[in-house]
Amino acid sequence: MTPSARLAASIDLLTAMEAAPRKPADAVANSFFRERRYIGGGDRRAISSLVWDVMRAWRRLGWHLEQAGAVPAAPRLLVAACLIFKGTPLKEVASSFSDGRFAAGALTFKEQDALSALAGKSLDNLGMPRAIKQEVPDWLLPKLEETFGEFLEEELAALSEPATLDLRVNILLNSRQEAQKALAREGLHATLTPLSPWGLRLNGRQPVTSTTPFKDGRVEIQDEGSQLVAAILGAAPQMRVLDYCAGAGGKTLALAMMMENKGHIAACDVAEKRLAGAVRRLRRAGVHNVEQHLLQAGDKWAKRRSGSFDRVLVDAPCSGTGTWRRNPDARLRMTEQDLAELLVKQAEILDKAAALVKPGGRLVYATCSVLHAENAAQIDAFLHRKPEFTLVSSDSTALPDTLKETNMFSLSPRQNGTDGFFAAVLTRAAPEELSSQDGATTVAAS
Ligand SMILES: C[S@@+](CC[C@H](N)C(=O)[O-])C[C@H]1O[C@@H](n2cnc3c(N)ncnc32)[C@H](O)[C@@H]1O
Repeated sequence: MTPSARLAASIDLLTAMEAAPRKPADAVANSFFRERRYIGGGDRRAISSLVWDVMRAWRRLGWHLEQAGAVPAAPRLLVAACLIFKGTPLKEVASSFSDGRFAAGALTFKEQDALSALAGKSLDNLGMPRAIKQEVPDWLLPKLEETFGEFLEEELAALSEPATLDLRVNILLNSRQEAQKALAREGLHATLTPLSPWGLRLNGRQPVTSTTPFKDGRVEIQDEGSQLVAAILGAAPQMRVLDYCAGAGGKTLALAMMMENKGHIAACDVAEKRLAGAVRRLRRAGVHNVEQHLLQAGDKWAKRRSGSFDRVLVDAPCSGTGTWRRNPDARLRMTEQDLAELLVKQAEILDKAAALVKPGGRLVYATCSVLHAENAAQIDAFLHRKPEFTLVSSDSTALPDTLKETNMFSLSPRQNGTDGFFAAVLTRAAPEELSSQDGATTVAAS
């Protein structure tokens, strides 16, 4: 492709993303390239790299263009401005916007005027409002400040860095060192993750899924933070375990490994397609003690199993604010209304899942969010609604020393090198404990 054709494709892709604001950018990009198979690998990488650069700087580019009188900033101007901030002289940028077939179309005089006002400026500007500088919606900034306080800028910067590619080694089939050697034989050099006892870490995107260890179920792609969420549940052989929001089975697989494939796991979800996505992964890992169940309205499945699970994991649907390293576009896609709806949903799910915990059993509530409202505040409200639950230290032997016996953790890329994750461990009182608590209250009150 000519440079101008690459620019034109980048602008088209950004336009497609703008037209589907609810859809994750990588999903839009996948269908965009699927419909244009003539775009080769090198061109695709160049187009994606430019588009993601624009997305990471979306609000700041828009702010500069607005100062220069270009409102609203169309994708072609955002692309041109991005190139200028990356150091390409305006003359060169203008010559890549040529007319002709498959080209981006020449810049108008008005566009050139706006772009010339950017010359010599840097992308970050002291006069920018903080939310623009941090590339987050205005409404979200106070919530992030609540979580990160004085470390806001460092935490958001770490959430903007490219993510590592973490693997969970299936220790039922091989040790971490064996998996590491097997990957090295195929040219992938992994290091041991510092926190998860099952993790290996690779730098950036690497073709893991075409390696033999992956195909044989000896390694699975899973962020180290997600591995620790599974670990904190402390599932063990012979237990009855419920993975209430199991989705495509990332944590189910880790739980099955902790249970050495012994005992029973029920993996539920409301999304049939996601549950279906787990089938092949479970087979590949040699897991055979998982029953999948699609939760539906009016379903008696949960009622019949009320109070019957030793361990219940609620890996709740959430804002995904902890995964911004992987989805830079999600920062700007989220609305206040989305968060309000999620908070209601999370509380409902937590209450339903809690009813399935055995007296004396344990419940872990987890999210890949960094927002207080979805995490500790959700737990506080739950403890008020359900006094039979209390926070308890994890009894998992798979947690690193720094997290051992904790009853709650919050992980972040800046502090832990993982995605942002939250988990809290709760236990349900046995009936005799509850009645003795009642007694104590009565005595105190009388
Ligand atoms: C964070 S994802 C789970 C990821 C999964 N545990 C994993 O490790 O791969 C949250 C899941 O909750 C599911 N979900 C949404 N509403 C639900 C509900 N009311 N009951 C149960 N699951 C629900 C979603 O379909 C989604 O798969």
